[in-house]
Amino acid sequence: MEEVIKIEGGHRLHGTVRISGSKNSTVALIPACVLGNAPITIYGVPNISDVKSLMELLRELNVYVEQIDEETLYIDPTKMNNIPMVSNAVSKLRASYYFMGALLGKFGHAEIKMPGGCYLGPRPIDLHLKGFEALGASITYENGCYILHADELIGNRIFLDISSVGATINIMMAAVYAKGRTVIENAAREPEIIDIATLLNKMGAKIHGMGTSTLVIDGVGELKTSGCNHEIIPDRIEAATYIIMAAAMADDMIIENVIPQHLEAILMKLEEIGINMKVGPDFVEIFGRNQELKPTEILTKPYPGFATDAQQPFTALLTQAAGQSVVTETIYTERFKHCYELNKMGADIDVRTPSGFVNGKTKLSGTSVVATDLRCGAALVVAGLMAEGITEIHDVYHIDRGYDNLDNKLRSLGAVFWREKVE
Ligand SMILES: CC(=O)N[C@H]1[C@@H](OP(=O)(O)OP(=O)(O)OC[C@H]2O[C@@H](n3ccc(=O)[nH]c3=O)[C@H](O)[C@@H]2O)O[C@H](CO)[C@@H](O)[C@@H]1O
Ligand SMILES: C=C(OP(=O)(O)O)C(=O)O
Repeated sequence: MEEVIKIEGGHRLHGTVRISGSKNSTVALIPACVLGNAPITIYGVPNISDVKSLMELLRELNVYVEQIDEETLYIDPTKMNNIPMVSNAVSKLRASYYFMGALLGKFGHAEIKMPGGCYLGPRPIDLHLKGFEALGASITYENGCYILHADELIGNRIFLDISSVGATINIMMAAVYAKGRTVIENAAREPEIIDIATLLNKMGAKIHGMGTSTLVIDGVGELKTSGCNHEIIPDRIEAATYIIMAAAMADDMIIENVIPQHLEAILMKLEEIGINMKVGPDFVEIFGRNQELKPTEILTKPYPGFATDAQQPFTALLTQAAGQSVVTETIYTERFKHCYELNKMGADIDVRTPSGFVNGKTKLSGTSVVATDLRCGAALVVAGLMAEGITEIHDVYHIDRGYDNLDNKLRSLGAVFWREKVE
């Protein structure tokens, strides 16, 4: 039996939705907690399967982890063991690779198998490995497992060929204890990186320049032995998804607990296609539209550009714009599987990698579709809300990796949304 999501489309949305803590921050903050030797309390933890997988991994390392309440995790690494990380949980998510940087930094040794995460085309980790090598680590790959070792890590100047989020965070974690100064040039500038560096600094690390493309880490001999607390930033991709849903189906809807500055590229695109909105200090209110949506061009870029993770749900909305929109992927040139699923629902999207040509406006009809990856799932939920009839979404475990409490949030907004077991 498989659990599927079912959506009866055509119901208008209204009300207020509260955005949860950022998935991409949380999944790096949790591994970051093991770098020190003091307990850490993290607030605003989203209830998503990636967090469950990371809790499983922490327990395998004998790190004490307790869920204090729905959104709060207490993590105490004082009794942790550095054992090879080869369990199934490693391949359930992308972010398990952050244990490479954390364990190498703390113990000078890490053994871990290849991470999982959404397949969006090839996702190499060569830049992470080159960064570790530049700090003095030796790396071998045996029986599907990376073995990283360093008797001593020494700070170095590292230039990232691509401003990779994962490589920036991983190298930053490994460099926390490295002797001397590490400088990461062409570092990624995503808000989640600032969030991780902020926690690491509370723990006693010396990191400067976060949010810029030059990240400086001055190695410290030890981190603080007193614990600390950290509140995770709101999830800008979850926020973008609900804002897009509102643009698609709401006459008036408030998306709260957001940092609007993190959403600028997306909000400006929505305004450009004809969505009316009010942006407050920590909320976005969408008033729908009083005219046909206009087509547009989207080019995904590293932050502060248009986020690739928001591209897929935005593409679903563009099926309703009158005319041809062009969506070009510069991060993951193969991130277009959602287009084939949307076409099953009646969309007309011609994929010619690295672009999707979205010919609108098309009527969408509910049918059986597959969430081939997390944000494909988000795109199908957006489409399902707009479609006539019932949409049945398969492989929903992808969606559950990244959307906290999706069912209740959507139902409280007026969506007709449920799960069912099917053969
Ligand atoms: C857990 C997490 O935070 N995931 C996010 C993170 O993924 P992730 O950190 O994996 O993405 P990266 O920023 O590293 O990837 C950016 C690009 O660099 C390439 N690359 C990356 C590393 C490397 O060693 N070699 C290499 O070639 C990738 O294939 C991709 O084309 O950023 C992506 C881009 O914003 C988002 O889609 C993901 O949601
Ligand atoms: C691609 C994503 O996540 P991950 O890197 O965890 O696979 C995503 O959040 O859209």
